[in-house]
Amino acid sequence: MDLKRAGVRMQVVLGHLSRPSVPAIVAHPLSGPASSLACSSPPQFQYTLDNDVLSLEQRKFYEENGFLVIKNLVSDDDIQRFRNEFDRICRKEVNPPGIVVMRDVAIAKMDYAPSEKVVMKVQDFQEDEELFRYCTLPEVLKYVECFTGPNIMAMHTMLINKPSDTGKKTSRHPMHQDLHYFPFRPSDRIVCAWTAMEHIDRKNGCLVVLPGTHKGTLKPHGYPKWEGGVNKMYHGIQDYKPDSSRVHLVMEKGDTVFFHPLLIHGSGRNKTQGFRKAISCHYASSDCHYISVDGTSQENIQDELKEITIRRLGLDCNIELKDIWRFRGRTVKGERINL
Ligand SMILES: CCCCCCCCCC(=O)SCCNC(=O)CCNC(=O)[C@H](O)C(C)(C)COP(=O)(O)OP(=O)(O)OC[C@H]1O[C@@H](n2cnc3c(N)ncnc32)[C@H](O)[C@@H]1OP(=O)(O)O
Ligand SMILES: Nc1ncnc2c1ncn2[C@@H]1O[C@H](COP(=O)(O)OP(=O)(O)OP(=O)(O)O)[C@@H](O)[C@H]1O
Ligand SMILES: O=C(O)CCC(=O)C(=O)O
Ligand SMILES: [Fe+2]
Ligand SMILES: [Mg+2]
Repeated sequence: MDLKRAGVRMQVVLGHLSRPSVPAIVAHPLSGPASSLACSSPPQFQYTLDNDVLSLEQRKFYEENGFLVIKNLVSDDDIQRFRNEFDRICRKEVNPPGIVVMRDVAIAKMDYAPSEKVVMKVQDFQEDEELFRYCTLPEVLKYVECFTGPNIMAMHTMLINKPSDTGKKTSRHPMHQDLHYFPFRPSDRIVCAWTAMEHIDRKNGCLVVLPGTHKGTLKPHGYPKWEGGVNKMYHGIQDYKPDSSRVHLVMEKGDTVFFHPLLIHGSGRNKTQGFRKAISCHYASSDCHYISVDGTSQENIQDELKEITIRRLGLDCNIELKDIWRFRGRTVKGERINL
């Protein structure tokens, strides 16, 4: 393992419980030019905002790598509540408006009784009070604010229940950048929070990241050419090189990773017999603005999204993309401005 990767591994284990306290003399120069240490030029931060939540070390880590793992952030009690609610949704005991329940493509056309064993993920749970609690947890928002600032919107929600791979490798999630899905900017004011709902490692398909790739640009995405099939809307980076230096994020229940929407990431097969669960939310500053993706590499996914939305809502007219996002976005802190 080279030094850079070893550094990443070390940082990954730094949690909020073990966070070293930041000496005041280090913290102050970050908050503005009028510092007493103005002669030594203050560090330039682009991806994080001035805050008293992240240690200098954590802040630098996110700036360099595009992600930050906070150990043990979400309680076992809360995770149990999310599990229970997920189970109720899968068994169709509740059906919150707007929710999308998705099966793995390998079993999409089979006729199974509703249960958590046939659902690979639910998304858009903004109207499910119990699951949406995740997006409003103060311990999560405290960190989110370091990236988005004080006006925070929950733009997209998911609970992923990665099934045991059937042998077709469809349980993989190809390497991608989440920004491919988002018609709003600036990207630096968007962040994903992703919480492990159990121990997750390479055996059950952990997140895999390419550190530092958030400093690059949005790459063209499309369906990977996988023999066993690919799940709907699971686009991957087209020129992904399997030899790039990847980091597998081994996480414990409650650990939460915050990552930048340009960070290249994916997840591997689930080689265990169980399901691998994680809950996530993409947040954005409500100061962000919508952009047109016409003529860009994002046009393909947005056309798919429009098509599915029109079919689901049974519309017979066209629909504006930003209205789809306006409709599912929810303010979780501060005020709603542009989004
Ligand atoms: C949206 C933006 C997200 C941004 C988030 C940031 C990063 C996100 C990265 C991702 O997670 S990418 C994946 C985002 N995924 C989605 O948005 C999920 C979209 N899924 C759906 O909308 C529905 O699950 C789907 C339309 C695929 C199926 O809906 P239903 O279960 O209501 O439909 P139905 O059972 O009637 O099936 C409709 C068709 O879809 C097919 N199908 C079902 N599940 C599938 C699957 N998993 N993959 C491929 N096709 C699938 C099914 O076989 C059938 O095909 P046919 O028309 O040929 O009969
Ligand atoms: N040949 C490939 N082409 C494109 N993406 C790949 C390829 N191999 C792996 N990936 C992607 O890399 C990420 C992690 O895969 P990883 O290698 O950890 O899992 P796996 O191949 O399913 O299992 P393992 O390598 O542990 O046996 C996933 O996003 C996966 O889709
Ligand atoms: O949980 C996973 O497997 C990865 C999910 C992911 O990257 C996504 O949905 O954007
Ligand atoms: Fe993703
Ligand atoms: Mg592999």
